[in-house]
Amino acid sequence: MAAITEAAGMRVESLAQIGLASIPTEYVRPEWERTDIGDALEAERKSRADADGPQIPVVDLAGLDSRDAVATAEAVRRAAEDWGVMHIVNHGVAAEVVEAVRRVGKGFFDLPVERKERYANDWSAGRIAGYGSKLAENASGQREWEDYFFHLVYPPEKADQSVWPAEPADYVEVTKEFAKQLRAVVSKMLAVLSQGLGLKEDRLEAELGGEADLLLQMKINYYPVCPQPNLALGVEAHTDVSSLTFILHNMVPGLQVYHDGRWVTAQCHPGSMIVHVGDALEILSNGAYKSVLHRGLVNREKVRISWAVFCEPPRDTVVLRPLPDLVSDGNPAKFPARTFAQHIEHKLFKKSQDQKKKNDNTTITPASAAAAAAVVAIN
Ligand SMILES: O=C(O)CCC(=O)C(=O)O
Ligand SMILES: [Fe+2]
Repeated sequence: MAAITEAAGMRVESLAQIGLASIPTEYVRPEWERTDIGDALEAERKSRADADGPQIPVVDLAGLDSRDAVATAEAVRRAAEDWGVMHIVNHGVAAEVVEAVRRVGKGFFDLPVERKERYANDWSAGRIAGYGSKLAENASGQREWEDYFFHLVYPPEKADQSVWPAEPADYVEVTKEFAKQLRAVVSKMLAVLSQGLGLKEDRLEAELGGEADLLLQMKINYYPVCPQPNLALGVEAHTDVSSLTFILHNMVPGLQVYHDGRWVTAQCHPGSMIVHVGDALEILSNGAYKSVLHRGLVNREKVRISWAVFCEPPRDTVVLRPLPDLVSDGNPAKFPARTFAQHIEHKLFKKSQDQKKKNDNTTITPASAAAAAAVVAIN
């Protein structure tokens, strides 16, 4: 018991460094979930061997500026409808900028834990940005095998760079440039997805807050090696609350998406980014685009790092609801109108109820509910 209590205050990175043969119980997933989790590297090998198995669609966005524009837009729409996720290549973020983001993010996580602790977030003090772990006293006391760094990266006037890593020295400069270039990709994707719903190309972006208020929140996920990847998850199954989420990673597999009743492992495609449809877009599109359920596996051999950028509407000023143009007698609204903040709150409430059902011994205390809310807010 003592070892477990001690572990509760530790970063996962530190825990991994001890070289434990078995992981503390807070990280062990419940039995119902353990039936189909395992080592991410093996999962990716299996997926590659299963050539006829389902694969997340890959869309080459270069097609948008060519004779293939219509077919490319159609491929984006179909992926968002059928999968809620796609790989995009030739997305428009320069390869050097992608490499630089990977370098500075890794550079930060390569610092000793004590140095990173200077950036620790503190939910109780309202400091959401910074270095953290899911110290979730959430309903089941369940924890994830990852540490992270979370910060708002765009628009620049809303991004508080004083809370960004000051090491490596060019972290800020590189991340600003990445956010700027990615923001153009966000517009491009939202334009194509708008048209895919029969709407004007700028409609979705305007509904989400436009240039001034659509927020890009970056979460760098750091998944240490795990001695028992068949018992733990880096990120538990969830849908993102965002409109779209863009994911880069260090070419170590781990992401799985739920499709047609099974978990499909994302393969690593050089030069690609993964794009998820999140809840906000599912709601605006009245369910035409699917907010994809996904999770992160861990592995025994390689540290995985991913950069997830959540494109979020402002919390209180935008009311998310199925766009009236998409609602008719034959296609009634599938979601109620809620602010983004209310959506997050509702999702949390549902999650805690589900957990309670799954585990009758669980008591939901105000502290655990608040911690779980924090987790939902950044996933
Ligand atoms: O690491 C990944 O690939 C996924 C991370 C994720 O789903 C999240 O941070 O919301
Ligand atoms: Fe996610």
